[in-house]
Amino acid sequence: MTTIIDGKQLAKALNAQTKTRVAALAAQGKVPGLAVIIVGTDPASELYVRSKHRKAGQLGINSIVRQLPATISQADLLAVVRAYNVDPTIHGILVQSPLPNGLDETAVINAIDPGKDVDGFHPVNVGRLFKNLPGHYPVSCTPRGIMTMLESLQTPLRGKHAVVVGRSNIVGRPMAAMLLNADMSVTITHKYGSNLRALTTTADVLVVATGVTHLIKEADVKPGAIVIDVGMDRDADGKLTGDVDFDAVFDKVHAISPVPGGVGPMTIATLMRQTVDLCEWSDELGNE
Ligand SMILES: Nc1nc2c(c(=O)[nH]1)N[C@@H](CN(C=O)c1ccc(C(=O)N[C@@H](CCC(=O)O)C(=O)O)cc1)CN2
Repeated sequence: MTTIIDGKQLAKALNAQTKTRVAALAAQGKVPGLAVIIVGTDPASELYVRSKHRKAGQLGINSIVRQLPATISQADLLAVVRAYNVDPTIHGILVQSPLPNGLDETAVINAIDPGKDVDGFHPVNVGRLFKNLPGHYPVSCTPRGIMTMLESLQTPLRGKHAVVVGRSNIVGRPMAAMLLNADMSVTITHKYGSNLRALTTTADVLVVATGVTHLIKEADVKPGAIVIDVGMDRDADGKLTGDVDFDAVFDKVHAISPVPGGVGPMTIATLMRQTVDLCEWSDELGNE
């Protein structure tokens, strides 16, 4: 029987743990602080930022949303980031992606103090992940959430083959590093890969993050595979759907994450977890 990897339920459990940790910090007089910077008025970004702010409030995290006009200059945006870098009440800083055209997202991410880089996008933290360094550092929330989803299945990953379809800095690349660090053999490809099927049908774990609606069909998956759908696409009726044709592959696979209700809620729960991680590590990271 196929298991649906219920991101909403897993996120609920993770958020409950995070809330307990926030209470323990409160007993020491510490409140985790999260600064969310959003530039412009992209409706999807506004929705995600609202969800982050609401969830932080529910868990006892002090969240500040700083919405800036799309016309802001690069220098002014960098100044906002730098002010949060030296604010002792803020443990995690994130800049909602994508930024409006004309702003240099790489430079903005590089300006975040790596010890407050709650999204794990700073090259110092990306480098630590790719080198599989020990110690405390943040990593990208979507793939970290996916690792939690995979752990929930209690299926050994070591030695198995993972295929990641997608090479973004937010999902594909860090996902491949995390699966490699979990002792899997990893193939990374993308929507332009020729003969994708020849790769995807060898995947014990298939992670798809391309933005191409229903790219993955029944013939693209290995029987018994674990399939994680990171797509956030709209079908012809405007309904939210994924990169995987869920109904078509369902009977063939061991486990699959749905869209909505899969990776999305886990991304936000992992962000909350990581904000609390950064608060707990703040003495060690030199942020207090
Ligand atoms: N700075 C960042 N920017 C972006 C990130 C990120 O991790 N950091 N990821 C995505 C957007 N994102 C969070 O920011 C995100 C996307 C989707 C969801 C989610 O819960 N989706 C729901 C459906 C929501 C809907 O109805 O539209 C689901 O899958 O069930 C959460 C977070 C890009 N930018």
